[in-house]
Amino acid sequence: MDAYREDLRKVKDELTEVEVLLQDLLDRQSSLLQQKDSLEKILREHSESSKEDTATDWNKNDFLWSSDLNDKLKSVFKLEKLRPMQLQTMNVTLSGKDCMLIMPTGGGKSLCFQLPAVVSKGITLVVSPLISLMEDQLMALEALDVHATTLNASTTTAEAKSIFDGMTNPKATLKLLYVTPEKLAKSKRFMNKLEKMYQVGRFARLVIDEVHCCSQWGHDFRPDYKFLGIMKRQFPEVPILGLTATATVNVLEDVKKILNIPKCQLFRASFNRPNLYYQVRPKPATQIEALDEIQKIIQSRFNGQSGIVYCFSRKDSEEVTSGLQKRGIRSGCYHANLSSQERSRIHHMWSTGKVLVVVATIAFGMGIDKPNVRFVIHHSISKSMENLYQESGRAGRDEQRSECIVFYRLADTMVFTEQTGLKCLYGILAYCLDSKRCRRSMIAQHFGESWDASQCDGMCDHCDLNSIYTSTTIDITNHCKNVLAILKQATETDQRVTALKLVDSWFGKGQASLKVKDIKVTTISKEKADIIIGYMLLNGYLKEDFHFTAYTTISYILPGPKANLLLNGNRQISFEFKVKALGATKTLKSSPAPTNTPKPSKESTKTHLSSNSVSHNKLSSESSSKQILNSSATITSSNHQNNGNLGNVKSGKTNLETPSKKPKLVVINRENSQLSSFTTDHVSPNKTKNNNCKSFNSKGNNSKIKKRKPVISDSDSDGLDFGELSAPKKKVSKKERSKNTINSQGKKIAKERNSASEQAETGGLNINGSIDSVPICIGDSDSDFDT
Ligand SMILES: Nc1ncnc2c1ncn2[C@H]1C[C@H](O)[C@@H](COP(=O)(O)OP(=O)(O)OP(=O)(O)O)O1
Repeated sequence: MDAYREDLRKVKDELTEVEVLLQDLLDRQSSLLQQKDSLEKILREHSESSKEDTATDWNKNDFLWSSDLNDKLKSVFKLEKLRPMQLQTMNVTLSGKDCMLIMPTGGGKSLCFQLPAVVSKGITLVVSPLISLMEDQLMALEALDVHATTLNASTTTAEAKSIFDGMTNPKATLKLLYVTPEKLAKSKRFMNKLEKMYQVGRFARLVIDEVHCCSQWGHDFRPDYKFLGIMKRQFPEVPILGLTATATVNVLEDVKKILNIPKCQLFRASFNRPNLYYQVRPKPATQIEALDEIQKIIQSRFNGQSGIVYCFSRKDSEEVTSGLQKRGIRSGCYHANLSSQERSRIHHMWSTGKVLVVVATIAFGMGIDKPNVRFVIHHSISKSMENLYQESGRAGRDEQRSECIVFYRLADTMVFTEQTGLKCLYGILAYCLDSKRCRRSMIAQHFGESWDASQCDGMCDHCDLNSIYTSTTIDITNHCKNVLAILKQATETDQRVTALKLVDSWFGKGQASLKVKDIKVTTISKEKADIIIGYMLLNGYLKEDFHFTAYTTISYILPGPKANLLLNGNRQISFEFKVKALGATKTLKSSPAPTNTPKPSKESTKTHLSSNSVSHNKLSSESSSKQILNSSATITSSNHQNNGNLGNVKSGKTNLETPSKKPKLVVINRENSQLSSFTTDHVSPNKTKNNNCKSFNSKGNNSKIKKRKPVISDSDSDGLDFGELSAPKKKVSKKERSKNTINSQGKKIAKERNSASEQAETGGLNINGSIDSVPICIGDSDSDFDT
């Protein structure tokens, strides 16, 4: 009988394993279907555009307006030539057709409507989300002697009258009129004036800046943007031009529907910023160490150069500012809680070079048009890939080599907010944990583009032939099992465990009741422990379990759906950890003098790399993404053997517990490459494909520094500081408490995960400080919005 029982147990175990594998495949299928859907939509868009293109070549220069356009480009805007996509966009809108342009930050979207406005008869109405953005543009236009104005709550009656006259008077010189969406939605009088302007044939076009705000699917949804849906019905002859830097395929589809412009011409400039170097580094466990490292980077590589350090909370940004100041770095702090004068002062001092580094929350957002930002360092990871792209995109607007460095640590990922959610956060976690894939192609995949990793040109830490890192394969099966054993013990003793408690217990700290008898206290570094936990979360060996109180939400860690596969089977997990190459002599060096061909010397590279690292780097840059994608983890088991194509880089197994060999670890990989979803460790080698690269171009110079009023987004919530710091008790307002969001499992997740008082009770993650919400937010307390 015992033998039967044993067989039954084995069959049950195997069934569980099959179920998990099936689930993995289903997840993978669903993510591939989504990808397929997005790619088909892009191809459809493209073929629709192509049909149109066969009838009209929008890139040509012999339209009725072409010579005027060229003249005014030089005489009014003092520019020599247009950047890619600018001419096409201008030609479409000047021919009276609807158009949407998706172009990355700093690409030159404004000119696409400003120049046509100067060339056209009548008035171009520009809907823009922030008064500060309008004011920046108005200032720039004034300097160019282009007649433009805005209508908002601070417009005097006399000014409004003059604007209204200008709208219908054929002799008026007014070319551009800027308003907020709220103005359109709420002012009947203004709508009446627009009707009149339309009737007399002076409504030249409607421009909608940040057009993604129309869609609820976009992270910056603005309810009043929905009102713009009636504009096509009211003014059918007026061409609409939508501009955005962030829209994904689904958001665009939604926007087209909302604006009633299903057949609009769509132009998409590539999101590739070839001059930006992307890098992820492990974040040291303490603030002091993190500051030391940031100091080292700034002083050795960017000495005397301008940059931004993004922090998660206001408190962090203050601490980092004073830390850097003490270390002799001229820095200033910027967050939404500072007075607008102080923010303007800091912004101005930074723009004029008196302060070199702005240490900021994401309140330091739109409107930053400083061309020579040489580095953007993320002291804490962004909340989503979109955020990361936007924030790091503030570097290198002058198209010179600039670096975007992210410091990753698990505690920083244990935070998410309404705007992003768990899925977004795991997307960025996957980006940080990946040890092999070209960062650029990961960003591309996120934006529905495909760039070939080889075209990264060594401009990310994984493709960089000059990198001082190589990788080493480590068996972490026992580490993972130990983590699961602690969780088992927690369940048996009826305890819930946060990530912080889990790691503490693994390191032999914290409650005695969580100590597992047969498990030795780990000697791996905190950074490695973080990475292993992150890996386990992404790959289903662990899962988060959210608990809600009236005031807060706490994330507890539980064994994930695949935990049993590891505990019961013979599954082995090996990782490639990134480590400093043996004998790497490269010291941090100054940022190279900016050039337009930011390619590291392959010759010099070899002198720094061990043979292993050479092969690794060869792999990164030369092999197909198929190899790269599946390369970093090997899972083996007796029932199911999955060779995640460990790859090409085996520098031998390293004993993680041996302090003397302690590698300088950077990141581990997950086994699958989907950025935005949980990953599986069962990936067939043909699941990935190579990508083709479209390259983003823009050779034009951007030497102008716009004097922009700082933009603030003030929908504050309590900020979060995790880890070791203790939090003072802090009152959480009712309003703050009620900001909830939905996680990917459909659960409601409070915007603040934890509170200081909760921390004291639970030993959970600790909130301390305040975070600033994403830019283009509603409810800016500094009245950046206006009706
Ligand atoms: N054809 C061009 N040649 C040279 N410079 C140009 C050209 N077009 C635009 N620029 C400059 C003007 C600005 O200083 C800079 C960025 O343009 P801008 O219109 O502000 O970008 P954008 O609107 O796409 O960025 P953001 O999304 O950050 O507002 O580029």
